[in-house]
Amino acid sequence: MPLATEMFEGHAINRSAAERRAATLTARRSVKKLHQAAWLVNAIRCIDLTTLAGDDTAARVRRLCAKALNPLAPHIKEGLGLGDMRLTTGAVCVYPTMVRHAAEALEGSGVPVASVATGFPAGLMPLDLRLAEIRYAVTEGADEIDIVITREHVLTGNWQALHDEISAMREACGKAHMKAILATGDLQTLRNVYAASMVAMQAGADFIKTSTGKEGVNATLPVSLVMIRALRDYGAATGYRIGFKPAGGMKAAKEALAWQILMKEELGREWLNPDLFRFGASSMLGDIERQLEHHVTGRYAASSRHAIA
Ligand SMILES: O=C[C@H](O)COP(=O)(O)O
Repeated sequence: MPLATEMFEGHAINRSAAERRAATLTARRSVKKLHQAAWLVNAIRCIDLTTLAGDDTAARVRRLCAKALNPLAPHIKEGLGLGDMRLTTGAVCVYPTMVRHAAEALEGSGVPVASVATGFPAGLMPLDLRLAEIRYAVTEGADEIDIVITREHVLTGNWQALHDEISAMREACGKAHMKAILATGDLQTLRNVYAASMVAMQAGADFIKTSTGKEGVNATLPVSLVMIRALRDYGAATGYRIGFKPAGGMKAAKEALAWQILMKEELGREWLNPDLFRFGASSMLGDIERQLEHHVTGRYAASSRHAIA
């Protein structure tokens, strides 16, 4: 849809209320025992298993894809009574030059390949090159593109420039789904986070995503709450359901629970599935696997046993 500034301008955000709501929600609600195991298994379905490092290699990407296809060791899966369940992560997320290796490794599995693009993580490249990078990643086999926005457009309130940029990226993605990374740690105010979320959705983002994992502050619950409220408001105004992807710095199974509680309380159960919710994480699956092994055996394995995730 065209830019509609009236959907966010003048929209005040109460930071202390957002912080309080995020803190109390996750402190008051808890899931235990078998329910906790089920929520952790659900978290696995929603992970974009990620490697975005300067020393990535084809071999590392292939190992990561093998893990995405078999995220739990067989004794844990069987111990949970899920021996017959087809359990995979939500996607594998890599740099554009690694897409081909991931696409080959995941071929026929139905697990999508996500690629970051548009000059990830800073986005400070000419727009035509950023759009060319999207097209390259799609040609290599990416099903989903995680774009980064120009933070300056937000910091200067240039909403039209932000809308134009994201719309052009949406078009370059073609059939691929587009996740818009807002890099919320760079946006200074929650009001900016709300406005940038709205503009990204108006410009055609299928998901809005908090962070690249490279900012000083990445996914936090209060910022996620503000983005989720924007999703809710956008949905109420247009009838469209947009997905949410918190990303960056999430390493513990209890964070997987906290974000799912937030999604369920704010948006409802239907948001607890990979079509509408993903975690962007390079190192959370290991702790989830460890907690699930404890659930099955009553013992904690050394984290080095789950090093791959
Ligand atoms: O998009 C995903 C993030 O880059 C992952 O960040 P992380 O390495 O801190 O888990």
